[in-house]
Amino acid sequence: MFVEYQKKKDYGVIYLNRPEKRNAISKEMAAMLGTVLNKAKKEEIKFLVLTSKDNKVFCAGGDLTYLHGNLSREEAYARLNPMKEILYKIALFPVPVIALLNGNALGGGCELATACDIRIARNNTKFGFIQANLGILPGWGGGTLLYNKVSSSFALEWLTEAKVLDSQLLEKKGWINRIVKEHDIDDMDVLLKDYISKSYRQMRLLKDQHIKSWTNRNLFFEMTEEVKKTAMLWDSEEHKQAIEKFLLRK
Ligand SMILES: CCC(=O)SCCNC(=O)CCNC(=O)[C@H](O)C(C)(C)COP(=O)(O)OP(=O)(O)OC[C@H]1O[C@@H](n2cnc3c(N)ncnc32)[C@H](O)[C@@H]1OP(=O)(O)O
Repeated sequence: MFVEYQKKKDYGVIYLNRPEKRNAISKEMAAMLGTVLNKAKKEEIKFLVLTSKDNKVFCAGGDLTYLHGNLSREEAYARLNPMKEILYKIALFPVPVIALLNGNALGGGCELATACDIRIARNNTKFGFIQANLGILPGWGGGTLLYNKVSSSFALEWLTEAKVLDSQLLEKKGWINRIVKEHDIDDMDVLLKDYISKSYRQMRLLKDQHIKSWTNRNLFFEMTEEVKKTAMLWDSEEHKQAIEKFLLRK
């Protein structure tokens, strides 16, 4: 299974499990994420963790064999939009969602991490909103969400420069909440003890308050606009060449 869900005593864990493709999100994985999020929502969990099954890459973004460069704008919209729905579900999930970033993330992988409420990263990891280098922009609503998580000027800088940044810098910028040593990241019960010690009701109320704190009141509309705008850039020569370069690199 490319996406697995495990219910622990107090919390749920979603694992991305497609290491051979660096957890690139395929059509099937997007559907599986929807299924496990619906399942987790029905359970009495204090929080939800999103992580990768192995400690190499958290997520290499959208699967570029599915989200290839030869799609029409309409096709691109239809293929991007399901992950926007997933990111929106995560953002509005009734208890806090913690991204346990045990590996690097690029493109949509950073969008997915941004949809979570808290990001805990393994030491020496790197993250890149690199979409602008591929002739597009974030297309799952993650660009919109980024503006809720870091300062507006840093969000614009990161999205525009499209650089891969290290976790230390991103902690200073507020995108990463905590950095942990490699050997500490696997023991979730210890790592997340301050969340486990709170009650289910406390965690629901805290998440509810967090959602109400967002300045962006029209989140769903703006995330959908983001998908539309990125789909409009899909057929640019720059984008086609960037994707072809990756797919034909070997
Ligand atoms: C929503 C829009 C977006 O997400 S745009 C951003 C898309 N993502 C990217 O551009 C990242 C592309 N991937 C990479 O740069 C590298 O694979 C990274 C993640 C740095 C890992 O490098 P490395 O550890 O050397 O592995 P590799 O390149 O040999 O890849 C291993 C196998 O995984 C695959 N893979 C990787 N990323 C994707 C992807 N995004 N979509 C589809 N497949 C991907 C590679 O093709 C490779 O597969 P294979 O072994 O050649 O069959």
